[in-house]
Amino acid sequence: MEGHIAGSSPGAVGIVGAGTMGAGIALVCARRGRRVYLQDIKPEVLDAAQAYIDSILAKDVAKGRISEEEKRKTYDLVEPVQDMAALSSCPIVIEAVPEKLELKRSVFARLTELCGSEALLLSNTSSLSITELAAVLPHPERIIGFHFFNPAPVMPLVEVIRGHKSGDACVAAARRFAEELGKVPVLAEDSPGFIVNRVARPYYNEALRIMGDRVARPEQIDRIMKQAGGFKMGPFELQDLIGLDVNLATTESVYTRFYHESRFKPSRIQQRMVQAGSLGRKTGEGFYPYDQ
Ligand SMILES: NC(=O)c1ccc[n+]([C@@H]2O[C@H](COP(=O)([O-])OP(=O)(O)OC[C@H]3O[C@@H](n4cnc5c(N)ncnc54)[C@H](O)[C@@H]3O)[C@@H](O)[C@H]2O)c1
Repeated sequence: MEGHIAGSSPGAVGIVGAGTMGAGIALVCARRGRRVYLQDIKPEVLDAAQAYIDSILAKDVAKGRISEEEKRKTYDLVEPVQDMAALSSCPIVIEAVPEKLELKRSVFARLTELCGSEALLLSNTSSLSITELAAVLPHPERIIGFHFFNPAPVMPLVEVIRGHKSGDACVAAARRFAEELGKVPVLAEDSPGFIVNRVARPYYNEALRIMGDRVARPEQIDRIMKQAGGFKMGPFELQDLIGLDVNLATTESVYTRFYHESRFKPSRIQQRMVQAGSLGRKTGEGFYPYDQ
């Protein structure tokens, strides 16, 4: 293990899923000089991820933080790929596909076949159990939760989650990798929603109930939370940023894993909006309209 971990041998990083989180994580890794293989099954998502990375780096140039040359070098470090086989040589792979246990398990099953037996396999899951994810796979000791926050290039925290069979050396390697990326790792035990998403559930759910009870409108609630509560973003702006589908999947997962405790019960308003395809910024409409 030690011979392959970040710091001793800065190999390429593989990322599975190039959506909101995968694209941001790819940029984080490239900014630290890592070669990145960014994989997705949808070519249009890979195009959008490259456009996103280009736009953020262009802002860095405009603000005088990096030169055009540095921008090009960083941009070129991220190689979009559709075939997961391209990740086979990576000593570290980060999975960022949708929040569905069976989907993530199938990704990890394929990764365990493809990658070397010492590769560190990290999951960006927001709420699923690392223990359950790793249980049916060979080498469960190298599967670790590695939870970035949105937007990944900006938010400093990474929750490092230890599953029941996670190996100590792998957990330590994951922490070091987070530090190498300039992030602040926080070790969390494997429980539904870990730390931050568990704390955050009532923030979204209660706001949705207040809206449903017609006590206040989303824009009023957001304004109050920012102006009086000191939050950077209100609960509705945040749902639009995260994606209502992603947020609902996390709430459903936490609710299920807490044996349907009513305090975590998902909101029908959110469910209806997801069914209607009003997912927030990524679809041009959520609680607020967006230019696309
Ligand atoms: N959005 C957030 O704010 C946020 C924050 C932290 C963690 N997360 C977690 O990160 C993960 C990804 O979330 P996201 O918001 O980036 O989702 P997303 O829907 O934006 O992106 C997921 C991507 O995975 C791709 N994908 C699906 N199946 C695949 C497969 N078999 N192989 C390769 N790619 C595949 C999809 O095409 C899509 O582009 C989820 O587990 C989510 O809970 C999300």
